[in-house]
Amino acid sequence: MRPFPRLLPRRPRRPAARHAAEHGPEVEVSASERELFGGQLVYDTSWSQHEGSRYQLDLRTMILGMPRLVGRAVALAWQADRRATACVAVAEVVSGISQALGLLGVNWLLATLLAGGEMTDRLRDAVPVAALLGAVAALGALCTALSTLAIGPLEPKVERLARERYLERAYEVEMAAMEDEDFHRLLESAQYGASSARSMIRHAVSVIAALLSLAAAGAVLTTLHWTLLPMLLVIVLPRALATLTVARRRYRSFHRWVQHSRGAGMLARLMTDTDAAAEVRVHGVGPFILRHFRGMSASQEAEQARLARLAARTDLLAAFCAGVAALATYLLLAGLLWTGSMALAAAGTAVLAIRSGTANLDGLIRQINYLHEESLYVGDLDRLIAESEQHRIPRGGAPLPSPVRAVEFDGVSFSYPGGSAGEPVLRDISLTLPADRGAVVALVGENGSGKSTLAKLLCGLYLPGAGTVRWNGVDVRELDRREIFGHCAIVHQDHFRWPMTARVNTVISRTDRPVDEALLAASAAHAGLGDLLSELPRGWETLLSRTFRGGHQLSGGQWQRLGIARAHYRDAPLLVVDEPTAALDARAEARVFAQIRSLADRGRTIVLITHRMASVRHADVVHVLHRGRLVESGTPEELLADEDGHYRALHDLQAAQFRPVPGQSKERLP
Ligand SMILES: Nc1ncnc2c1ncn2[C@@H]1O[C@H](COP(=O)(O)OP(=O)(O)OP(=O)(O)O)[C@@H](O)[C@H]1O
Repeated sequence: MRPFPRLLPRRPRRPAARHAAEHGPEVEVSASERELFGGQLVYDTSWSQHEGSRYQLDLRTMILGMPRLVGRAVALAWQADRRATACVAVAEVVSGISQALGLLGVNWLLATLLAGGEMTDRLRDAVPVAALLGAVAALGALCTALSTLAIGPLEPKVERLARERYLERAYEVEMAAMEDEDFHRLLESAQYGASSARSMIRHAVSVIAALLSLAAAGAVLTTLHWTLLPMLLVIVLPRALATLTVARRRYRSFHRWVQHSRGAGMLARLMTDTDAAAEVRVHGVGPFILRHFRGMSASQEAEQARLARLAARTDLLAAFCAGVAALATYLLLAGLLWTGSMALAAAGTAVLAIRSGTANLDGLIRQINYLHEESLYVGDLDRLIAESEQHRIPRGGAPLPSPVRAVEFDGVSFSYPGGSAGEPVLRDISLTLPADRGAVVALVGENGSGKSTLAKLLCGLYLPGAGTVRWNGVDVRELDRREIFGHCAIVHQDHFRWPMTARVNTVISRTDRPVDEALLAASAAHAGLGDLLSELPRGWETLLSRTFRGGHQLSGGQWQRLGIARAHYRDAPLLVVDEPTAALDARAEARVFAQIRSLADRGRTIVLITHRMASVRHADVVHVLHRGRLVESGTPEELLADEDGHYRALHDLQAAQFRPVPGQSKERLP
């Protein structure tokens, strides 16, 4: 038979439009993004990699993955506190059983009340049943309270243990690992593992409780009539699917819009940024940013409205399906009553069981999804702990020779992990640092020539890629690195500013022994802190951070003095001073160099890294680095004598800056 001719053309399907309605429009780069950022912002943060994955699961993955997720949470809790974990487990199981018993008790009660005979007799018979029901309810409540009581301290304990493991790994790994991009990303993302471990406990307990209540309802329904269990599943399924559909839609939307909404968030933060505050006002940047913020927010509001419309539609459809399934169940119950296969009391209990079994369904699915997301961060923490083993600074090793006479670099080359495609920063360096007679050893050279890197190798922060560093002839790889650290002190130009008191900022370099007040006073005098301490509102006890109330902020130069005091307080035989005076005024600078000299005269070895050639003249020996190579070594006088040398060239360039500019006379100045 010929097909009936089509009179009307087939209505064109609009896959693009339907796709857009379901999945949302493709996120276009908005005019604001193009104008402000040159295109769409793509954040490159490790912490965000699992964000939103809670919406990702489908029904199959969720059901199959649930035992593993719950098991992981239980294992975390077990490691933290076995008693509390056992207590929660028993309390939750007993609470689930009491729910099932409660439903059976209701059945019994209804059966007693609906039985034939005098009402007074029936009421009298019901009293012990009601009492039993009350006891079961009390047991359930008691178990819930017990579970709450045990979870309270268990959650923070799990978090603390996970965080401690994280922090230990963070400070026990090699500096090179901290520089390694992949490892550092893992370190960043694993930091959320501890709070996620805590959240997993909470979510797992909710999942277990909801599952037990579903199981209790299922078990009771099965005892009432076997057909009721599949009916419960038929009621549950549409709501479960709807919740997952809405969640997955959010997941897709989140991944499309996350960059856009972060961009808007960044604009909002810029408006309140202290550093930007002056320009926001004087240059009138406020209205400009606000306009773009409004534009970027409007498109997100439209996206939220679209998601809400779809969620309402899906929920309505699910409610309709669940309603039809419930109606079918009630018809089935009516049929069972009609045929006498079920007593009226059992039917009443079935209605109650269905209601209690489905009550926590949305919550159950949400909690499983949260468990899934949190488990990804805990997985990062597990991975970090495993990987950090390979990067751990080795424990033990040969003790540091005493006294240390010399540290020798022999053909040392070094590249930073991942830095400039592995280009060596130091190449074939051979030099010897005297360490037993007090000396100032200066390292000079242009920016990036490798001076600071060499100093870090000296302190054992990095190991050479090729060649060896030897302490009294013993390879640094064989030595106990913690002893090498203990032998060194470092003053950086940008030493760390601890958001603590001035006292802690000084004594923090030697926390392995009680505070030595005499040494603290000597360190303050050495760094010229006297005036500063008398100006600080609470002297040594002044909190040095503006983040906290009563905190005080120091100037760059004042911080630098504090850094010098800190290094002095460490009281180590080898002192590395890396651009110690960059933020100091001329008087303070001269003082610091005189102090450095006096320390050397008293037997310390000072490795001085500086661009101030005038200060280098205090050194006993100078090593000149150029593009990672050691190009000259000698006393300042010897090096100055070489007219074609690097040292001489650097020296002359700086000296020229102090000569009067030709043609510029003092008379021209006002
Ligand atoms: N953590 C790092 N990761 C990758 N490369 C680095 C790192 N630190 C320094 N570098 C690179 O190593 C080279 C030497 O740097 P280093 O800081 O040792 O030089 P420097 O002589 O002390 O410089 P400056 O006088 O500017 O302080 C530079 O090219 C620098 O970019």
